[in-house]
Amino acid sequence: MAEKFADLTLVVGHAHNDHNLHHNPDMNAERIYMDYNATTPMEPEVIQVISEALHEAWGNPSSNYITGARAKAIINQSRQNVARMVGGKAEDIVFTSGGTEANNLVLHTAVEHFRKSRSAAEHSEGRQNGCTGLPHIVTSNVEHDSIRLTAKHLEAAGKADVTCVPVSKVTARVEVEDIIAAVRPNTCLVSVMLANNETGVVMPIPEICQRVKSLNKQNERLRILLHTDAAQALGKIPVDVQELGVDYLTIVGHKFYAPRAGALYVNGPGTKTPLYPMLFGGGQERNFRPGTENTPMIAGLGKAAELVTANLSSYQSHMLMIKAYLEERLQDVFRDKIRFNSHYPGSDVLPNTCNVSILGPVLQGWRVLSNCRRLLASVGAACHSASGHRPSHILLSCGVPTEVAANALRLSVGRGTTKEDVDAVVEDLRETVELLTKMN
Ligand SMILES: Cc1ncc(COP(=O)(O)O)c(C=O)c1O
Repeated sequence: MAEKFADLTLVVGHAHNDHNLHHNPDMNAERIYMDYNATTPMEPEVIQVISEALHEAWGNPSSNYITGARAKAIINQSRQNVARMVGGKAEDIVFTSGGTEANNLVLHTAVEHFRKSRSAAEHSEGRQNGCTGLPHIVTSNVEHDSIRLTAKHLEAAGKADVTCVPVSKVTARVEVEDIIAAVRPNTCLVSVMLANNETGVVMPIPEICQRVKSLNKQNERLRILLHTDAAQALGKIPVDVQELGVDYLTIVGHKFYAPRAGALYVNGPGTKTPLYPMLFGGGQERNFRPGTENTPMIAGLGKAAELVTANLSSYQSHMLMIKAYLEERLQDVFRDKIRFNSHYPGSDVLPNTCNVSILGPVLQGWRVLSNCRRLLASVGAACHSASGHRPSHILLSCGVPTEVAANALRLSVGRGTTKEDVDAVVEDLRETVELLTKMN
């Protein structure tokens, strides 16, 4: 799906100037987008539904007359669609602005719940056992910043202790035994992402949940809540909250061809599973997330969820086929000069994610990308694009050597990526690598 990104060309052009270009990419070349882990365009049906909602469902969903009722009905339908996509019930879905908010909500809830539900005796017992008495969060060292920095913030504010369990340098997964070993008497939450945004590696969430639940059963004082951030997994692999066994699951629309809207799945919010609001206001979303609902974006989220439920296996097999072709072509062209940072023995990887380094002293990821004529991709998480040219801490955590990590390109394909796109991107990379190597 080669596209002309008129505005993007300009923006990307500015970014190139910052990098002291060796070679000026052809601004008129058709760009090929391979950064679907950063964000996705909206499906035409999604845009259509949003547009209809903008025209017809502009009423306040809380109003007791027809325009309000129309908006409310759209929100209810979306709630059902989103719930169906993850195998949950409509009443278990709380709409949010996106993934960052959903992740924040979970961490703050776990800490507040621990504080509120423990008796004074339990608090002092917690301290006597060699703990600080603070709630303790277990997470991994490859989480998105909306988990990592929220945990860090809670720790710096003296509200929680945090353990970031390192992923295995062999499998790039966080191993179940390491999570269990990190659990303490005060642990209130285990939060591990379902799939990593840079390597695409799928984490063993069902196994983690099973083991933590049996710890909860063995010790009645423990009530460890279980969360997974499914931002990168939805629309790419099957996601079912029952099979995963989680209490909370983060849903991010703009990664599955929906608009910038999100949701949190909570298994029985406020009844079976605690949920404390971070915002206070007019009672919307049963007070868990007040504020007048963004009906058109929620409508778009619901439509995109419906498409995922109906078409996941065809999306998945298309992306798998395209990724296999991309990896094969890259291997053919670059031979022993290539290393895949998304291949780990025994680990499953998202069907669309290919993280690759082309080896050579002048082939750093940022340099290669800024000299490509057509390829639009990134070296890692989009939110880290301002962090200079340092190699990705996620790849380093997965055991990728520094000089290889420095050359990493994250190529993430989408539902509409074609073999012709792949051929064009591989040719673009071949020319760019040849040019950079010659100029050195
Ligand atoms: C794994 C992961 N979690 C959370 C988020 C944040 O979602 P949002 O952009 O909706 O705040 C992202 C987005 O980049 C992500 O990749």
